[in-house]
Amino acid sequence: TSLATVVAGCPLSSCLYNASGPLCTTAAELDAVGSSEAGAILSKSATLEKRQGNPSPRYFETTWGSINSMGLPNEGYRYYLDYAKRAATFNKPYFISVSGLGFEDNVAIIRALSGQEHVSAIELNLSCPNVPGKPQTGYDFEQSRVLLEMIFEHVTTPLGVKLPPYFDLPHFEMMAAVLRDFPIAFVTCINSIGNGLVIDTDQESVVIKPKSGFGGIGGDFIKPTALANVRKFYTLLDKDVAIIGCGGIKSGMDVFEHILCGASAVQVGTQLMREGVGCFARIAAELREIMGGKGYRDIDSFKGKLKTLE
Ligand SMILES: CC(C)(C)CCc1c(C(=O)O)[nH]c(=O)[nH]c1=O
Repeated sequence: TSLATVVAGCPLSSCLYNASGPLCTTAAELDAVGSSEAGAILSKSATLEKRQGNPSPRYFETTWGSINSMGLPNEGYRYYLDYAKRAATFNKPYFISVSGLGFEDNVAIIRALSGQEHVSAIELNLSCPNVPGKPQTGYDFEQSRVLLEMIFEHVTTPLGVKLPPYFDLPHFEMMAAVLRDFPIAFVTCINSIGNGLVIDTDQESVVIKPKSGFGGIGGDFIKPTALANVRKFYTLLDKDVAIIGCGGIKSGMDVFEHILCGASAVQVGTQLMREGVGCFARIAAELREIMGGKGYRDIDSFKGKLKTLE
């Protein structure tokens, strides 16, 4: 099931939409995405119950991007399920991101969401926490398999996974080997680069309160890693698995690069947080300009067609 199938009932009105996280936690924020040029609406990762998340400051913008350790603040999955009928009024797909605090929570949430009207797809956040002291699920290939086996016993709604960034080629192969065994609809690459550190040199301190200042990095510096992950999974997985690009997108050219690597659609995170939902119209217009200049009438004309040298 490719993304086209996923959103067949309600095609993406543009290949750009919001990344899970920024400006998608409340109905008002989701409405703003729905009313914008975004091609779809994606919720903040949902847990079983509402969460306040970590103490502030928990998000910080830099000139090149952002660092965050939000701690999964969200309204609880029922809120995002209830929102689905309102999402439908925007005539664009509505995706719910899920990040249960344990495998049982993930199964319970996905069983409740599966088959529900107006929920176009589920994005399972594999950066979801697992056993404390063990690597996050996305970095534990056996645990990822275990979770996906549990999930696919119960889910009928198209489901994709949000992956953390990988850096070592065998890790791409190991994760692809897991994903090939399940009927996933899409793979979103990448989540923020984990556990970075940003320093305020005047104060000689970290800039966010949780985790001694350690947090997920987004923005300009993560684009090369995001592009590599999009490209790798595009080449490793079956072509009917859509790859959604996320990471370092703030212009039409950034979108062009993600699509060249094989992305069928892209998500905007840090730039959405900085610019607001107006970023979708601006970036989409820039992409149209670039495509026109290069003589491309549609995305399939250049999707995945990145050349190597010789
Ligand atoms: C990091 C987790 C809290 C385990 C998951 C939620 C999440 C967060 C968050 O809510 O802190 N931030 C991210 O950049 N990516 C994520 O996937």
